[in-house]
Amino acid sequence: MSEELKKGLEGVLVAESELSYIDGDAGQLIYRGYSIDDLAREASFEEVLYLLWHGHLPSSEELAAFTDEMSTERQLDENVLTTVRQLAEADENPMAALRTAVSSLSAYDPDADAEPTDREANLRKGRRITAKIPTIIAAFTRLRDGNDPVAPREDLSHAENFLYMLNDEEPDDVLAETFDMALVLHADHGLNASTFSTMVVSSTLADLHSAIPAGIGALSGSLHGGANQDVMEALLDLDESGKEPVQWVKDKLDAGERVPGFGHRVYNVKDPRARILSDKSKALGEAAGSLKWFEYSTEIEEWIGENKGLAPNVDFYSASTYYQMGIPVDIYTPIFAMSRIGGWIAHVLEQYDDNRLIRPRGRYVGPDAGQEFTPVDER
Ligand SMILES: CC(=O)SCCNC(=O)CCNC(=O)[C@H](O)C(C)(C)COP(=O)(O)OP(=O)(O)OC[C@H]1O[C@@H](n2cnc3c(N)ncnc32)[C@H](O)[C@@H]1OP(=O)(O)O
Ligand SMILES: O=C([O-])CC(=O)C(=O)O
Repeated sequence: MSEELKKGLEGVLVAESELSYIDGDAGQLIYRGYSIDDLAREASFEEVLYLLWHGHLPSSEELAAFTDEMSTERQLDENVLTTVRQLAEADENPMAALRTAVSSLSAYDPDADAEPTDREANLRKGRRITAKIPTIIAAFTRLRDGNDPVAPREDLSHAENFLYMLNDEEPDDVLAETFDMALVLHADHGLNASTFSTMVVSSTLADLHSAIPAGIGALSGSLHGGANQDVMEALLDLDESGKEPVQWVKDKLDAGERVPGFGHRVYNVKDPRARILSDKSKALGEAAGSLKWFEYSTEIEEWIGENKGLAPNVDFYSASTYYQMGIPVDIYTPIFAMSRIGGWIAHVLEQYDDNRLIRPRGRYVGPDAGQEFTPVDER
């Protein structure tokens, strides 16, 4: 047994997966052999979900059937909506609200009592959870802002329907396509911390409804998905400060802080998703007649790259993209979950198919054995 300590499990190989491959030096990401650039440009989020869960790109018939199955599952049970309403009234954090509401879905899922490893039941459960997450996020956001929830529509795509429920208005083509592409880009990314969390839970043979809230919890942290919200808050802080972007970054680093949206455990170069999203951020700025957010971002990117050797990750440019789409800043991470649910489910399915309990070990560095026990009233 190796005694080498791998803090953060860095570089440790723990599973085989057919889902996504990352070349951290070349800045390349593929899902089941397809490059993220091609998928972002050509495929819808529904096609990518099908690819991840079923192993191949769907034919038109397969896609139509899959899209129908998903879109009919968008409604929430009245009790789940009541839970969402209560969480909004309590001013719950959006990721915590999503975690709680998703956990409650099992109570109303007809397959809740199926064997945890039943693949067909898991595909049905997965479709239901994936279809309902946008409804939960949109209803929560509207309710806490004092608006009534907007019921989902079955005739819109996953991306269109979310923006429609959020704004009570059908999105134009640019917004719908940009959002769909953002969902495609975030759908899977190897054994990132939230995906690994879902794998650990499912490796105990706990069910899908137990694994997914673990993924949401892990994604919420500022070192992982929570960074997209932090990035936008940082850009807003820079704007308010009136400082030049470079000065603002220097001050932040001098204060011992990290710059959200930079650095990555796997990429040593610019994250390919950030490359695609930076183009989108620029295009939205041009359409709106102001490149302010894009220019702040590129100036920071250039300086940090040259002076710290750090490159932007996916969260850096999704932030200004979502901001220019008018999406509230504190639901950027729930939106990440809306997409990553695709990868979580796919990895849980792989885990069940070839399961071994995930259980590493820690090196004990506490007091030696043989400590003398003293009864509580003598201490
Ligand atoms: C979807 C995603 O999850 S993408 C990641 C989103 N998270 C963020 O953007 C948060 C900011 N980034 C970070 O904190 C890190 O880069 C992580 C957590 C993503 C990766 O961390 P690790 O692989 O553990 O790298 P580690 O934390 O050891 O950093 C290596 C060095 O780079 C520095 N560094 C890494 N990221 C940053 C950053 N964003 N700002 C400033 N310095 C940084 C560290 O201080 C460290 O320097 P040191 O060796 O002099 O101490
Ligand atoms: O892979 C990681 O560690 C983080 C990441 O970029 C993701 O989950 O998309």
